[in-house]
Amino acid sequence: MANYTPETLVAASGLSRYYSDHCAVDSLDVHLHKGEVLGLLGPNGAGKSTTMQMLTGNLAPTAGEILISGIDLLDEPRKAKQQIGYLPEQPPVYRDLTVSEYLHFCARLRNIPAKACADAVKRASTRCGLEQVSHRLIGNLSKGYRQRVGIAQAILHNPPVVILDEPTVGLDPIQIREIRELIRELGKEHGIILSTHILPEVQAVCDRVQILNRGKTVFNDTLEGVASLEKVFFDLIFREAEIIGEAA
Ligand SMILES: Nc1ncnc2c1ncn2[C@@H]1O[C@H](COP(=O)(O)OP(=O)(O)OP(=O)(O)O)[C@@H](O)[C@H]1O
Repeated sequence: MANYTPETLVAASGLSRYYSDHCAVDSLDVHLHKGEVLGLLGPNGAGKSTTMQMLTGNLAPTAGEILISGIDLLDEPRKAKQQIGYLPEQPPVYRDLTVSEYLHFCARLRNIPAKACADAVKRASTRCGLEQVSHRLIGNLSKGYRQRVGIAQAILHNPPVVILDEPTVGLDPIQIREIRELIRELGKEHGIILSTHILPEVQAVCDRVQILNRGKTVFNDTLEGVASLEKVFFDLIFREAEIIGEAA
């Protein structure tokens, strides 16, 4: 497979997804390497969420192959999913549990042995800055802290791959800065894919950006040497819109 090395954490090739006859994702390749934060960027409807759901094993691709740490996600979904931590766009948190209760619950769902749960919860809580709120009800936390809880549940089992769908949506500027710092910190130990449509977010936290439009990759490169991601983005998206307009 192209670009595959022992350092490759995610190797998805030829990924497609149709919703009846609408092609949401079209023959997409996605690669993630150790120590890398990859931003999946694109306008609304570009296919980011569909791609994330396929990469996390929550949505079956119509076609394509996905290897997570070399394990085929479609052939061995349980084993491959152990390699992934996922924060969906709506964090799957229970408002009536305390942070500690919820993370213990998630640790058991992740099949972390009972004896190891307390350590796993403590480690994830510390990494996400949740020690001070561990006995508070999730429903009483700020949205920024709820997002931290969502990220903590994603890294409880210390997966090599962490996938974050729109991790800063709805946060205030201070919370946004804090969550971005947390993502950068996590990026040192895990490979991270985050989807967003916020250009400064990509420049703030990502090593590489893959821009999608209409389900296809239109740009895939490191951010080194990209003077203005905004210019790259708008040139690509508008040029394609013009081409489609001319053809119509
Ligand atoms: N369950 C579904 N049924 C039918 N069409 C869908 C479904 N989910 C997504 N789509 C369509 O597939 C395309 C890609 O959607 P997707 O949500 O993956 O894009 P996105 O880049 O995540 O957009 P956004 O930034 O708005 O979340 C869109 O045209 C969308 O309308």
